Amino acid sequence: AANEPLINYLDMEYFGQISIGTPPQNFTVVFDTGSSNLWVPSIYCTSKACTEHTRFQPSRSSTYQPVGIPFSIQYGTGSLTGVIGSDQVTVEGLTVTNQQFAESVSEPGKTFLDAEFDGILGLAYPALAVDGVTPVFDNMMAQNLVELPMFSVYMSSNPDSSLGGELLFGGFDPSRFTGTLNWVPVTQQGYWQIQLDNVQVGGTVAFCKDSCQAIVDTGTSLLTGPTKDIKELQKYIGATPVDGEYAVECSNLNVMPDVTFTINGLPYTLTSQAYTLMEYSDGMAFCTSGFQGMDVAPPAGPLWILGDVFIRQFYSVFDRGNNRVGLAPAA
Ligand SMILES: CCOC(=O)N[C@@H](CC(C)C)C(=O)N[C@@H](CC(C)C)C(=O)N[C@@H](CC1CCCCC1)[C@@H](O)[C@@H](O)CC(C)C
Repeated sequence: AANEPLINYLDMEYFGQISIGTPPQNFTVVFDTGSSNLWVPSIYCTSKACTEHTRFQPSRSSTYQPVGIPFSIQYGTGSLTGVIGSDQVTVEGLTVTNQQFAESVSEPGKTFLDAEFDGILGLAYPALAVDGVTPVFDNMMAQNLVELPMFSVYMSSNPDSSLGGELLFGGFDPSRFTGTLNWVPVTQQGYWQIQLDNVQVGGTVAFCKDSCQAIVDTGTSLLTGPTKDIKELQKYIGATPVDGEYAVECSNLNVMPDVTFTINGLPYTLTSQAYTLMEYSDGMAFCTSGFQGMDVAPPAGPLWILGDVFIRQFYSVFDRGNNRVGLAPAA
């Protein structure tokens, strides 16, 4: 199994190293279970977001093959256009050959401008892949690079650990969780989509009363839900809008209610320490809510997005062999 260490940037972004081409060109990417394409900036891209990051130079790679299909992708935050190429991609010692990926030609806006990463490596199902490009993990399985058809994600909580996180290809790491993994069936093979039975605040069902759908998304910083529900939830926890964010009193953490996600009959509880983020500026602690309103349009939505706020608490195993997600309290 290949153990890819991740860097944790402010509990908002987790990223790691990959290399593309011969000789290898190194990139920092977000491993995103909410999308299915790999892209990196290309030397042809003159956007500031590209010139401020590492750019791929096809002419410098002896294993590069042009494909030339135009590419464009839209995330919840951020979008880009580019062109498809093919080369070998190495992730923590695993070398995938003939991997098609996008070389960005334009990265508008500011999502990627001041990002700590160069590109994105999508780990969702092929159904979501723009231009029908085979995703990296699908090629890893097809090329027998992984013992088991699954990968696992551990995300640390800043600043209490040296290791920011861990992405393990080909299995899971028992040292990263306590108790046993509980397996949850994937309801739709696009995102890593599962069913939520309900959402409770302080032990009382408050949202998603007759079950709803959610995705487990490493590429989403917070935990999002339909804007109507999140607006109410912010009130329940005593969060108030302060210039674009929802702030809470750090001194109230010990009286704020638990928020529990019932999944496959089991409770996944987030305490206020888990669902808030603590930022420090000039010695002052500033606490914000880790819940964010986001309406995913039908037919894909409505969806709750169990992002990094959730994954930090629950080690997540993404099992393509059995189309199921394994969850257990993170160690
Ligand atoms: C305070 C709010 O923080 C963020 O909005 N953080 C961004 C990531 C940050 C690195 C810029 C975020 O969570 N973006 C989500 C959208 C958010 C409003 C829910 C997103 O687009 N995540 C991407 C991957 C991101 C894209 C931006 C770059 C980093 C990877 C992908 O997982 C989604 O397209 C999935 C879809 C169902 C929403």
